Amino acid sequence: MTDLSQQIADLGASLFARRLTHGRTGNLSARTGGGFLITPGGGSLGAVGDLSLVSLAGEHLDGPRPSKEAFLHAALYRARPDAGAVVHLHSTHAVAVSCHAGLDPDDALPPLTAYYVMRVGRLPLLPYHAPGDPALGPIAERAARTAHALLLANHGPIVAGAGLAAAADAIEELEETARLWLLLRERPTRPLTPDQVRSLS
Ligand SMILES: O=C(O)[C@@H](O)C(=O)COP(=O)(O)O
Ligand SMILES: [Zn+2]
Repeated sequence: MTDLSQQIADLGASLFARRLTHGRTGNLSARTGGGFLITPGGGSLGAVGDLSLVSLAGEHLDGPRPSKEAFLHAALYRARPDAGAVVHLHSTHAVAVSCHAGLDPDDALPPLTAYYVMRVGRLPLLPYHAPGDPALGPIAERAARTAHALLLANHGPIVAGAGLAAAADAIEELEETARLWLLLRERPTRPLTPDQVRSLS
């Protein structure tokens, strides 16, 4: 295994062990040369073996059959030339938020804490598409030009980062903030003000 493959396998094992995704859900990728290495379709992030190589155009170049979401990862890499990794999970609280009625599609969660603003920022909600539906590709690519974290309606989060650690940090912060938001649903809540948010960027 190369260093990068080992890092993807280690991150998958860590996320799975902490139940940030379950069963055979979720997929991870990291940019390499003109494309990216991605977890294969139908596997568990708890036991990542050989990886698939996919081009930025979304073509399968080498290795096992890639994740059905490889086209989405490709869309995020194209939209964000600074992105070195992409993580998609079915983390419970973020998925719960993604099923809520009445979310703001431009920014699904309020800025509850400074850490959330710094790690996640704006969170566009993308309309529901079945997993693997390539029609979501152009929508995700457009949204990812101005936000590195996206919430797929009735599905879950997908986040790009400078590298695997940054993408994992951001998606974990998103999961914890989703949990806080659900905990606070019935209570009067005071998110950060626009000035407080601005002072963090
Ligand atoms: O929700 C789904 O089916 C996919 O988005 C997913 O999480 C796992 O699919 P593969 O990466 O193709 O295993
Ligand atoms: Zn999924």
